Amino acid sequence: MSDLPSLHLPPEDIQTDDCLISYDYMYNPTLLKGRVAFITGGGSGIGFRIAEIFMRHGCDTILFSRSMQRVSEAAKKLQAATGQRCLGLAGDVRDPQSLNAAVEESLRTFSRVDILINSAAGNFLCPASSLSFNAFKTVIDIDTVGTFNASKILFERFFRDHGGVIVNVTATLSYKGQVLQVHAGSAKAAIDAMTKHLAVEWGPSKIRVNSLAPGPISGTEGMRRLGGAAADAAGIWPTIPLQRMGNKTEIAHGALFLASPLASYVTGTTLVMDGGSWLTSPNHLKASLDLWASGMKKEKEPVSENK
Ligand SMILES: CC/C=C\C/C=C\C/C=C\C/C=C\C/C=C\C/C=C\C=C\C(=O)SCCNC(=O)CCNC(=O)[C@H](O)C(C)(C)COP(=O)(O)OP(=O)(O)OC[C@H]1O[C@@H](n2cnc3c(N)ncnc32)[C@H](O)[C@@H]1OP(=O)(O)O
Ligand SMILES: NC(=O)C1=CN([C@@H]2O[C@H](COP(=O)(O)OP(=O)(O)OC[C@H]3O[C@@H](n4cnc5c(N)ncnc54)[C@H](OP(=O)(O)O)[C@@H]3O)[C@@H](O)[C@H]2O)C=CC1
Repeated sequence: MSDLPSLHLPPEDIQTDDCLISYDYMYNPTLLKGRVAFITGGGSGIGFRIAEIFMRHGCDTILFSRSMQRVSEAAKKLQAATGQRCLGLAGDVRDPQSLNAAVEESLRTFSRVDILINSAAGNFLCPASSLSFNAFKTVIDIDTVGTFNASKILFERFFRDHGGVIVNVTATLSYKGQVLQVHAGSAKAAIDAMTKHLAVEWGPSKIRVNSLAPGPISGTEGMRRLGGAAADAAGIWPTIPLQRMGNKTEIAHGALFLASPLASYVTGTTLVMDGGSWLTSPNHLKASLDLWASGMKKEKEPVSENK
């Protein structure tokens, strides 16, 4: 047998919103040289790691989210670690005006935007019977409407005339009807539909549109909010085909593939990156309800390790 490393081995990652300590290139380091990416939700979690991996491949980035402090601190770390330029801009994806102003500022600074990553989202565990009308609407507004807003603004301001790539970060929640997730599952399913509609309408304008659907990813707010610790404690990971959680670097590599010329003939599809999880994971109804009843309902804003 050869002593080659396993093809299942995950790349390095760290649990916090900090840059990697070391990075082994698998793709050409100039893969995104000269490109500019606008990343909603890029100040934390999966969006942050996507920004880092893109920058390590020669891309400049714009991070867009509600907290100016979050995006400007993230931008500083990313610039220091990669030597590329990164601009933190504050706004809300639900508010087209703030997005429009951010895109204008991005174009003033970089003169182009080639890639849009829609990673901004909101989620929490809640049974449908306890979910307020406004709570359901809020998640649809951030995830689905926010994705449409950013896509349409980038289309009008740059992609229509110059082409571009959109990667929508979605989820597998709707595939089997995940409990306590009607809001986020519906929101992400609608985005997967939007991916196909926009891929068809905008393909002739040289715009590729794809979704990337992660499974459980370590070191993220999503995991903290949706029962990652309980899932860890219950030892559920061996029940999924690849028998572990994914990490943020793995998801960023999927986004890099979709955003780059490696995916030049890929549009209108969803890349599921979940270790096969949704195929085999049971729908933990009782455990999820117990978790929600034991405190998540009252906390509304669970404390994050990263804040
Ligand atoms: C054996 C195992 C046991 C159990 C576990 C079982 C299985 C788990 C296994 C693995 C799980 C691990 C991983 C899951 C895998 C995949 C995850 C898939 C998808 C992940 C999607 C994500 O999006 S993760 C992103 C997470 N990050 C965030 O959410 C950050 C941003 N969030 C926010 O800003 C807020 O939380 C927000 C979404 C509420 C929006 O904020 P804002 O606009 O300020 O809104 P508010 O005014 O605060 O609220 C609006 C209405 O919403 C109601 N609300 C708010 N929070 C809650 C809550 N926690 N519960 C219920 N309702 C809530 C609020 O009351 C408002 O409604 P009103 O009617 O009162 O007006
Ligand atoms: N974690 C996981 O295991 C999984 C995650 N996903 C998806 O991955 C993406 C990232 O999730 P994750 O890293 O866990 O979570 P994070 O909470 O770290 O990322 C969400 C980001 O969205 C920003 N955001 C939220 N609301 C708005 C808004 N209204 N306008 C602009 N920005 C906003 C937040 O910043 P701020 O508060 O400053 O606005 C935050 O940076 C999401 O799309 C999520 O649905 C999918 C499947 C699994």
